[in-house]
Amino acid sequence: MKIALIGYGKMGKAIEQIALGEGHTIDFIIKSPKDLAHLAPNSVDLAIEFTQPESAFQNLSHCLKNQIPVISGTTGWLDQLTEIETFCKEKNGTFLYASNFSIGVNLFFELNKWLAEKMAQLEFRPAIKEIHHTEKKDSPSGTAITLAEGITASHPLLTSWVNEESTDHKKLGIVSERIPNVPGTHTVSYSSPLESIEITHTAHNRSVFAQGVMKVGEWIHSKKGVFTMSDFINDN
Ligand SMILES: NC(=O)C1=CN([C@@H]2O[C@H](COP(=O)(O)OP(=O)(O)OC[C@H]3O[C@@H](n4cnc5c(N)ncnc54)[C@H](O)[C@@H]3O)[C@@H](O)[C@H]2O)C=CC1
Ligand SMILES: O=C(O)C1=N[C@H](C(=O)O)C[C@H](O)C1
Repeated sequence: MKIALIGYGKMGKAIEQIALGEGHTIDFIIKSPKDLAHLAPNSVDLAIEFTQPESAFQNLSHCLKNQIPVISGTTGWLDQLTEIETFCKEKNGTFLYASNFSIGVNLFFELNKWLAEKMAQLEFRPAIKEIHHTEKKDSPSGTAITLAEGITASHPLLTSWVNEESTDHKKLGIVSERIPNVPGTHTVSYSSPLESIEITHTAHNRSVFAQGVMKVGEWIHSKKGVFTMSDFINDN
């Protein structure tokens, strides 16, 4: 595939390494909004967007306007996701957003929803903790938000989440910790006075996200529509 990388930070570089190793070419590296003009129709087979919350919407709109299939892993811009998905459908384009491209985390999402349903009627209190590197701009992590949505959807009392420890029985607490060089650790726990359960996913290296991105990229680039990681996993 001919690939455009939008964003050339930690993830852009990790994806470049995996993509080149798999025989793809990196035809454009977009480092700022002024470089976007290079991405004209048919310039690449796929654009991969990992930037920052303030930039994702403009980058993705540009790709969709120019009929370039695009996948995004940028977190912290979910308030504009529906608008991008609608725009993709209007343009008959190709788009996938995932808060986390690790296949292990996406299985964790399934397990999380299953466990939340089982726990719904029991006297356990759920909580989420995420740990990331100190350069991370958003908090809580996109992955923690996906986990929280998976729990609140089936819990009879919890209606929303807060980014702190919660003593309010209607609010799910997400605690965020920042420690140098941690690629991403997420824990969902359920506690009662007599027992507790914890499920943790630990990313040992950013390559786990980059490998997921390339698998999804190969699968999606010749399809049309708005897709999710569940679509990818169910089709593979
Ligand atoms: N979905 C997933 O699996 C993963 C998502 N992420 C998310 O990806 C995003 C990027 O993460 P990192 O690469 O670690 O961050 P980073 O800070 O190392 O890199 C971001 C890069 O984007 C560049 N950038 C900012 N605005 C831009 C624009 N308008 N056009 C082009 N480049 C622009 C910055 O200069 C920087 O080089 C974050 O939102 C992070 O949360 C990170 C890892 C995995
Ligand atoms: O910023 C990161 O590094 C990560 N961001 C994603 C998130 O916000 O969940 C995915 C992963 O945890 C790494």
